[in-house]
Amino acid sequence: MAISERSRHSVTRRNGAGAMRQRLGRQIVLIGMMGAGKTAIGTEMARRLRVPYTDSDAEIETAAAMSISEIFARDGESFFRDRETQVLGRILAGAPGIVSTGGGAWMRGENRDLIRRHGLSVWLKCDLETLWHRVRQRSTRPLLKTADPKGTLAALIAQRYPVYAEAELTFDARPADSVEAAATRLIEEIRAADPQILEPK
Ligand SMILES: Nc1ncnc2c1ncn2[C@@H]1O[C@H](COP(=O)(O)OP(=O)(O)O)[C@@H](O)[C@H]1O
Ligand SMILES: O=C(O)C1=C[C@@H](OP(=O)(O)O)[C@@H](O)[C@H](O)C1
Ligand SMILES: [Mg+2]
Repeated sequence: MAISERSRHSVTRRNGAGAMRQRLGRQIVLIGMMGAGKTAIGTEMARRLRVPYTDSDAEIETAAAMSISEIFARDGESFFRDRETQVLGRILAGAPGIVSTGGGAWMRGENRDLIRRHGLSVWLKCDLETLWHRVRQRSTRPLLKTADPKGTLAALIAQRYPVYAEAELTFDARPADSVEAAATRLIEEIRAADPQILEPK
């Protein structure tokens, strides 16, 4: 997605009408694989709860004035990962809101420590076939530009799931749900896990 399209998306969603405005006791940080719905569900939750929404990928793109694919191609993955840690530190130190991370963010210990310090980590757990169905048509994920992208996705799952499992809350991202249904269920599960996290403002 182009930078301008992404920022416009988050700006329009940020001010959308929804249920009663909520105050968040801490950040709600969505983690998980590419295509799990961190961006889509996070945007919808923030719109509903009327709380701030930030996507670390969109912040990196805005700061660099380049797309994620362009950053990977020009500066490489390790450069991107350092920017990701910087941006997460800045976002998490700000007002509590919903934060969607990129799929690799939780894999760095420093990022996990930051997230744990500031927020509730939520793993959107999703199966390979669903993820593949969602990401196969998109060219926006540089890690999947391989000879066998589905195999790459499967290998990333094998490597990452044991680490994602360290999240405070695991959400079963069911393929049959719509984004709206998933957001409703996730808000309920977050309230159940931490009754103090959401309060009417
Ligand atoms: N139940 C669902 N949960 C999440 N995403 C869904 C769902 N159904 C369809 N989608 C679509 O799948 C895609 C998920 O991609 P995205 O939100 O960018 O994931 P991520 O940020 O985790 O990589 C979006 O295009 C979204 O509209
Ligand atoms: O899984 C990953 O390592 C990545 C996921 C992407 O974000 P999404 O998970 O939102 O697609 C983006 O940060 C980058 O392409 C790397
Ligand atoms: Mg995303």
